[in-house]
Amino acid sequence: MSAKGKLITLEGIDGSGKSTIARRLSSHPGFSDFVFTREPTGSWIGEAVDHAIHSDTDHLAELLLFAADHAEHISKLIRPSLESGRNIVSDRYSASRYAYQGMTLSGRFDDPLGWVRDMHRGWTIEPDLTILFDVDPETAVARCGSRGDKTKFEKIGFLTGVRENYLRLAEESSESFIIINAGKSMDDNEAEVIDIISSFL
Ligand SMILES: Nc1ncnc2c1ncn2[C@@H]1O[C@H](COP(=O)(O)OP(=O)(O)OP(=O)(O)O)[C@@H](O)[C@H]1O
Ligand SMILES: Cc1cn([C@H]2C[C@H](O)[C@@H](COP(=O)(O)O)O2)c(=O)[nH]c1=O
Repeated sequence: MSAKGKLITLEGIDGSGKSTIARRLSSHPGFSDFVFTREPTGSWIGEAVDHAIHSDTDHLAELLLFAADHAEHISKLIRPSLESGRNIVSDRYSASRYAYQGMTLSGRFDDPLGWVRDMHRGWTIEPDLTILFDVDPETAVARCGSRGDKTKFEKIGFLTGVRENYLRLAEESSESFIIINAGKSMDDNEAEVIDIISSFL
């Protein structure tokens, strides 16, 4: 049986620049044998998620849609790719749920981040490495300003809480998280991410 691949996830608030770097890596010759993927996925469940995040869907229902999309992602792409020895870069993964739904569900549970993380236990596949694109929400929202696909999450107050949740996750799982200062230029962010992944592998 071939060696197991590694699962590397890119996380951060909206506008932190993850998708830009994922796109750049996917056309970089050093990453030609990697699988590039994202959450929400392009499956029909991902389309339902997209509907939820552009409407006033109940927050628990929204979490369950995101989690269903994650389960489908794992069974159709993540597990088979890792088992066949492929390395994966995923633009958003489970930590997005812990950080974002850890905010939307505040008031509904005592420790929403912990509750959402617990409901993934026993079936998710943990990333081998998470690169957290850390940037202040003012910069991130300004970057998102001009694009057309805005979600209800792209607000400074909300993203401030999401960022705090991400930093808590990074502190609690410091062995598998690396935080980068994503306030730099795209070229600098790309170079740093390539260095991190190359050293990790
Ligand atoms: N380092 C950067 N400096 C300035 N602008 C940037 C930088 N990185 C990305 N951008 C711009 O910011 C916007 C958001 O970038 P991108 O889509 O990569 O962010 P994201 O973190 O993936 O956001 P989301 O998760 O909401 O999709 C884009 O218009 C992109 O061109
Ligand atoms: C996976 C996931 C995503 N979100 C949020 C984060 C973004 O605001 C949108 C969509 O993501 P994109 O990268 O901008 O396409 O959904 C979330 O709240 N929970 C999640 O699990």
